[in-house]
Amino acid sequence: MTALAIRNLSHGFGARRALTDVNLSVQPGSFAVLLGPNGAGKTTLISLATGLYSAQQGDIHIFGHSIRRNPLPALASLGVVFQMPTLDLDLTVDQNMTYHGALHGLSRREARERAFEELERFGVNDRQDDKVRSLSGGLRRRVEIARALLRRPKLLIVDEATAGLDVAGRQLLLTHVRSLCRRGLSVLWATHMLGEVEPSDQLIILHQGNVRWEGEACDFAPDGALEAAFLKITGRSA
Ligand SMILES: Nc1ncnc2c1ncn2[C@@H]1O[C@H](COP(=O)(O)OP(=O)(O)OP(=O)(O)O)[C@@H](O)[C@H]1O
Repeated sequence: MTALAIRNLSHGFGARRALTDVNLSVQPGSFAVLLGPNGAGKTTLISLATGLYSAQQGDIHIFGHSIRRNPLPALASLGVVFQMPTLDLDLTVDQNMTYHGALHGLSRREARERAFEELERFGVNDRQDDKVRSLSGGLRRRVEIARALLRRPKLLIVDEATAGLDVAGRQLLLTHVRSLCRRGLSVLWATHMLGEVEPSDQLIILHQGNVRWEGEACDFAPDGALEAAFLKITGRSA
């Protein structure tokens, strides 16, 4: 079953069209990059897919459940990391994790066990008792993704999680999340950074609220010249 299916999605803010007749799919276990320049509509699409807004037209299905008609089972399969960091800087990593777990109905013990497991996977379990404020930007983002995985989602949506990170921090985060796909997680990774795309990724190019291209990244730029191919489609650099 398709992890994320978006059909005929349109949305605007007043007279401004943010998305027009968008169709796309994310297959189970795939790492899908939603690539688009600033203002392409990535955050609007993610806001609709996570139920923050209701789409003016079209529908979104997560593992077969419509966000519009069946929001609870649809959202139960979903983990999300928003563009703006949402960790509480004055709480420790552990407190952030267990608080989030409690919000999602996990017992304290269950939340702590899962938190340890996820933080270990992301190489930050030695910082569990530190306040988030003392962590680097890269570590905070890893904690945020680990927190989104606490409720064991089947689909993870990440909106520009690497903003502000250096090259090494970006690569580390991407490597971690790609390794989760190999364990079966489906990921929609929104970015405007061409350097985050790998040839085996599923690539969705969004520009001015339209999907301009969807397929395997290696087919988009068979000669490896991703930037030139992207410029041709969008008329601007990402
Ligand atoms: N709350 C809002 N009110 C009015 N216009 C909005 C609102 N949110 C987004 N827009 C407009 O919708 C369009 C798409 O914006 P969106 O934030 O979804 O793009 P984006 O691809 O996420 O951009 P970025 O990479 O800069 O985050 C833009 O023209 C933006 O100005």
